[in-house]
Amino acid sequence: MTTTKGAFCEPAPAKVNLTLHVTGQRADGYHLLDSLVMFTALGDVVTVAAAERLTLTIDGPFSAGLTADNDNLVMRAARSFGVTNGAAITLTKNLPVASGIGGGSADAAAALRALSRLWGLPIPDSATILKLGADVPVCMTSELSRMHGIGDRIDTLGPAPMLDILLVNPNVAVSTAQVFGGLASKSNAPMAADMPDPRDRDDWVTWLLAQRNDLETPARIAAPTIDDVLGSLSAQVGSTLARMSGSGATCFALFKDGTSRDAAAATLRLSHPTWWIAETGAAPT
Ligand SMILES: C[C@@](CO)(OP(=O)(O)O)[C@H](O)COP(=O)(O)OP(=O)(O)OC[C@H]1O[C@@H](n2ccc(N)nc2=O)[C@H](O)[C@@H]1O
Ligand SMILES: Nc1ncnc2c1ncn2[C@@H]1O[C@H](COP(=O)(O)OP(=O)(O)O)[C@@H](O)[C@H]1O
Repeated sequence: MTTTKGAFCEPAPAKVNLTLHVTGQRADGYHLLDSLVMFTALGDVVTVAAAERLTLTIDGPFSAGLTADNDNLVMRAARSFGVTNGAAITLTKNLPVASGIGGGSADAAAALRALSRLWGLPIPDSATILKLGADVPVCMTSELSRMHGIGDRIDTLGPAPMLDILLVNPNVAVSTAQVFGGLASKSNAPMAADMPDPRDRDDWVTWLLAQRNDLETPARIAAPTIDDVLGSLSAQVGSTLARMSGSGATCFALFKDGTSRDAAAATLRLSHPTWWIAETGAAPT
């Protein structure tokens, strides 16, 4: 959070599901998850300033994909305080929309944090936060977290390790509900219980390789270009793990160092000029 003359500026870091195991389904249709989540230095930014009326302005490279109406998750987050206070909110949209890296959820979480400061009100309770979206609870923290339930049970694991990450989205939006609906099995094994110390990068990546994202198969059926993204990321020199995040279509790769990550980004920008490609690392905590 930074403060400038009464305005509060909150980062809304992108979420990466390093693993995503779907372990069951509730009677209401929501799926039970076991997911290791980290946040990146790359993200949207939410700025709030005192104003008479509640307004939202959206700028940034992905602003065209959104409308600044009452359905925007930032406005829904503002209304969830249950008051009629005013605020001039600006959302700088750097993340592709509906892309499995939780941009909307991160925006909602950042708006809650910023407006709580501006209005001097407590953050709404956990049930209210969950109603904004299953990913919003985890986005209230920027720490490495193990997420259970439908996204409502969060175990924080401390700062994420320093990783060299490449995010790639083929500019295809996939529907989260459709991808969950395409799962062949709703009841899959959870993550291995014991995780090596994430600061021991090599052991940890070896452990991650033995885990899964169960949504990858239905997402690849919905958007076959994900195969190309994963294949391209795996083929890069220095790539140690390539996987899809969330319900896609954004995929990530972990690299052995920043030099190989940056070289891979340059190669992919030449071979796939329409893809969104972003070099990043863990969010500061
Ligand atoms: C899949 C995940 C993994 O982190 O990420 P994304 O792909 O969205 O980034 C999340 O669970 C998504 O969270 P979020 O995008 O907030 O979901 P919501 O708006 O609450 O739900 C959208 C739809 O996804 C399905 N859904 C979502 C969460 C869950 N645990 N089970 C589900 O079945 C439901 O069909 C729901 O109608
Ligand atoms: N501020 C916002 N940013 C992104 N998406 C938003 C926002 N407000 C509402 N949405 C809607 O939320 C849905 C999920 O978006 P997003 O969080 O970007 O993707 P995902 O859940 O795949 O990570 C999209 O259909 C989008 O139209």
